[in-house]
Amino acid sequence: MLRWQRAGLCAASERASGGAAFDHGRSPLGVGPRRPASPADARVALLSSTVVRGGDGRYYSTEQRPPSAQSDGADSKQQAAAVGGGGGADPEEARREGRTGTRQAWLRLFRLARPEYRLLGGAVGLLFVSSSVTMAVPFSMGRIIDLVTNAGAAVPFGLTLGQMFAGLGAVCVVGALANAGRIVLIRVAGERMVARLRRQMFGRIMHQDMGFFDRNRTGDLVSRLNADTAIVSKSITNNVSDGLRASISAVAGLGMMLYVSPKLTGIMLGIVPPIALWAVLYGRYVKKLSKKTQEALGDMTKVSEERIGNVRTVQAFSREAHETERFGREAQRILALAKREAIASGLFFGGNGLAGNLAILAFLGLGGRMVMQGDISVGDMASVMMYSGYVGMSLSGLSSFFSEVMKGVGAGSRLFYLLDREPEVDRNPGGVVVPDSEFVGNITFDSVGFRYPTRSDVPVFHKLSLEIAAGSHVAIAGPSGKGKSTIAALLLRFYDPLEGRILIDGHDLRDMDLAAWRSRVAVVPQEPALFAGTIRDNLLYGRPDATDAELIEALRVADAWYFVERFPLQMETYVGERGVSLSGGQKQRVAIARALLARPDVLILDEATSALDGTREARVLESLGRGSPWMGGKRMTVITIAHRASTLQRSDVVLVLGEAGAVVEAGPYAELAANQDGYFCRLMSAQTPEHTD
Ligand SMILES: Nc1ncnc2c1ncn2[C@@H]1O[C@H](COP(=O)(O)OP(=O)(O)OP(=O)(O)O)[C@@H](O)[C@H]1O
Repeated sequence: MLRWQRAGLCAASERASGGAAFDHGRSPLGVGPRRPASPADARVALLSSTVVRGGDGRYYSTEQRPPSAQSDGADSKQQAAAVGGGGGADPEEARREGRTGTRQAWLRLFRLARPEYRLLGGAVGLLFVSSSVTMAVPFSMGRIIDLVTNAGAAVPFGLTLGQMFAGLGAVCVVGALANAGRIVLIRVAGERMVARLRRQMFGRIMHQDMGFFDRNRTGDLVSRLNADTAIVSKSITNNVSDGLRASISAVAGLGMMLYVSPKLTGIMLGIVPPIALWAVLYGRYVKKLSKKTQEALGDMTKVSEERIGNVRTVQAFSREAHETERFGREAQRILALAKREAIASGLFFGGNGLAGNLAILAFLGLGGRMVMQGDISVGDMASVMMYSGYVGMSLSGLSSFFSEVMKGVGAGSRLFYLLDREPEVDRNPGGVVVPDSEFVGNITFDSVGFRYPTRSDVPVFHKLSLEIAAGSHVAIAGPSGKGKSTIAALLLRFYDPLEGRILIDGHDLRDMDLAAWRSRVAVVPQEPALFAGTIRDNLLYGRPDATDAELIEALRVADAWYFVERFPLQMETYVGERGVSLSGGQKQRVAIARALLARPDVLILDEATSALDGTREARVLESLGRGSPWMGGKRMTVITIAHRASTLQRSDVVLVLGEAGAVVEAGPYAELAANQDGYFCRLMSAQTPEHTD
């Protein structure tokens, strides 16, 4: 029978670490020239009131109460206000978004089009040409009808009939060319606007803080980038052009009708507007139905994308039939909506045709009587009939113009909100940049308090204080969900602390130039995201100008070269989407190599060796400890977030996070493991199952 007892684990661990001494007496921060740290001098000092050093040289927590009990109500309310919202989507943000839109969207929409003023101006000019030709057609036709039905009539301007037709044909060609030119200019202007907007939007999204990404779904952001930009550009190019054309047609058509025959026009005004109004209202209803169908289609796409994307999980749980049935229900819902839409569309188009024909019949009845009474000529009647057709079409065109422009305003307000949104984490471009010659790399968390913006009622840290000496290898341990990864997120300034400060060589992280600081830090998460591309592409993401020798050296240090070398295409091997064609451990090591290529001063391994077996992990951590010649002999600060004893043992110092969001114990692994009653020992024992055979 083999029994791993709690005491046994901790005692065994101490032996494994060789009982390295931990010098608590020396200054934790060696400000000045950087020096390599050894287990003896690489050390962590705890400033927090929550952790004190006992007479026996160990560190103990003085405050075991949960943070919620420590902060009074007013304090927590203040913090909640500071992050602006409760759990889930941020209502405050959503409200701001709406307000920005309605107030300014109109003006800004047109300001967006300003860089395209030449193209748009040209398009408007061409629009006037083509509309003039179009509006002259019914009048000319009327005259031609009168000419050909009246034997004695003379051709205007002394032309022959053939010359007149040739002239009118030429005018039609000019009109067609102007129309074609207008469409090209409008489309090009629109596409240029879309490209510009998308570039700006993507840049703004890339620069947002992590709180923003916690609140917004990727799919929604992508849809803003793709769909909203297109809607906005369309609403101020195509729609404005169509709207302008419809307005010109309506006004000019009505004017011509009145000019040709005021009496017949009066009669037509009693027939056309009511029909146009009916068509507009019913058309809106049909459109609403079609929108519902589109939305249902979008839902179905989401479901299918997610399920097909996670087909391994679906098959592993034998849920294929269930998922098919669920998808079938979505498809059925779309079918029901589509049926309603089909009936409504049928009625709409049938009704429209009938109304149009009845209107023509009524017009012919009334107009024919006027012709017979000699009030108007046949040509005038034909002209008025054609103009009234144009006016009717223009009225319904104008109605859809307004709804399309309003759609553009809605999409625009969402875009403008994004374009205007300042990240909550200020990147501080003119901030402190510590030159390489002066950079040491001591890290201090000074009474840091933190809650995630989307979960402002749940404190993660309360007065967290710790120091990490430059060049040391520090491990962070603690129960799951107690904030180990959050330390990495704060160090990268994905979020800012709500209380306290994070100092780098004595400079508040918030005062430092963020890009310059981030260039000194590299993080490898547990499930590193590789981009679809080759191993080389992924490595070069760490440093685009790296030579082949440097890539191979980085792979060697990360213990990855031995398997990359064996791939037939070596570094040209395609890793698949998110690196699916590599094993978990291979992915982790390629990601470590990518991080190393950035030559960071601080390397954070967030469970980044969890998929490696013990031997491989030991190799990676050892070679990281040795450093690498091409890194200029630089010794990085390595912060390892880990659960496994084997990983923790390889650090100089282990920081143990407790239940209350603060460090409760710290010291070399051997020392912590030797304290059978300590928090660390209890934690490690709880993680290790007792095996009985
Ligand atoms: N983006 C986020 N938004 C809101 N809450 C978060 C977010 N990320 C983490 N949390 C919460 O913050 C707390 C700390 O999470 P963190 O990932 O730092 O824990 P951890 O100690 O690294 O856990 P594990 O060992 O399981 O990886 C957890 O309660 C978690 O639910």
